[in-house]
Amino acid sequence: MPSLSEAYRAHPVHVNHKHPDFNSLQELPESYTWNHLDDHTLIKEGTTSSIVPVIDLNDPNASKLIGHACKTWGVYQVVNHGIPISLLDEIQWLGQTLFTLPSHQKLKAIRSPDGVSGYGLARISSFFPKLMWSEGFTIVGSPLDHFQQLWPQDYAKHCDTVLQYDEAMKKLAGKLMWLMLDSLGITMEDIKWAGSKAQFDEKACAAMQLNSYPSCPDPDHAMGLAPHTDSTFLTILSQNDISGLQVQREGSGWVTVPPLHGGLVVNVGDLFHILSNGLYTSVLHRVLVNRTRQRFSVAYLYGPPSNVEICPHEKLVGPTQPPLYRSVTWNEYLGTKAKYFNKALSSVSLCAPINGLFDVNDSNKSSVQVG
Ligand SMILES: O=C(O)CCC(=O)C(=O)O
Ligand SMILES: [Fe+2]
Repeated sequence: MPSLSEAYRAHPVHVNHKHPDFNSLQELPESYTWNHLDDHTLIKEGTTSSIVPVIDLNDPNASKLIGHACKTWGVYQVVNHGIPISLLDEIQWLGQTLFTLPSHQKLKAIRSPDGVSGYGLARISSFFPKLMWSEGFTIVGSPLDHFQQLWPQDYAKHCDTVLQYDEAMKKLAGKLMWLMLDSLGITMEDIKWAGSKAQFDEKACAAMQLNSYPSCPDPDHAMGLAPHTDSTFLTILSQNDISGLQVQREGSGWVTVPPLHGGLVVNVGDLFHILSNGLYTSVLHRVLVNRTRQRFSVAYLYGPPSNVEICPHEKLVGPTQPPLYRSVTWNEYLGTKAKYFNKALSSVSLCAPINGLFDVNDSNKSSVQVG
């Protein structure tokens, strides 16, 4: 079975890693200036329709509430999720420590052109004419080699934090996935490739993405991370206390996901959108930056074993509900995403082919995007 890093490697990224020292820039360079940020669509915050649902995992109705949130928003926040706040603080601290290293030090751990792990610009950069006001560090598998470069003395304790976070997140992501499936009336027996719960937890694939959004001299014209959906089943995001993440909601526009101390944001990704036959929406999201405070986030990107075929579940299709998507593996979908980016879902749609999207089976070309 190809591992997730092999799957990413099969679809290499071509990002031009010109790494600025953000802190030294007093003005927003032209290459970072986004002239048409469509904020007029932003709805008034504070109205009930604009609040991303917050779900208590101890609530006996959690699965139902999650299902409703996935259907109406494609995103929710969870509390009482069982991850110790101290571990969330530790991973945030790790990101902060990493991104505040001097540029020359960070560049020692730069993502290689055919690699997936390491320091670099957002992988989605190649799809936009302007640069994003952010830096990232991707971890697939062990971060040991890169961490030894970054912290010749202290690497072991940072590796240990990543390992602990990975274990805790994998458990939580599995739990959330089964709650989401349960809300659709799908049980473990209905998912043939899952095996037992323990087997599935072992086989599921994941990547970790540390993000930093430095303070910005002209935030109204800068973009931290451009609009995208994640290619995952689901993504669990831990953000520090600085807001910036926004999700798009039909009829409302961009809505801020407010930081909630100890809370975690959960996004529905493209693969779950496919599996649910479009009932649960893969959420379009972006990140804005601000003038005074640096924002950090950690995204845990979670999906099935990379060679398992994902298709609309048979329980959700029938004579009146035809399957809306063809089946894809995560491996193949990464190639599709690399080619079509935000049109990747449409490109595997069975009912609404988009003009100009041909040859979707040819997934070995071009650049790729993580999430
Ligand atoms: O920083 C955030 O809030 C979002 C990050 C994100 O969307 C990603 O890493 O895919
Ligand atoms: Fe994302």
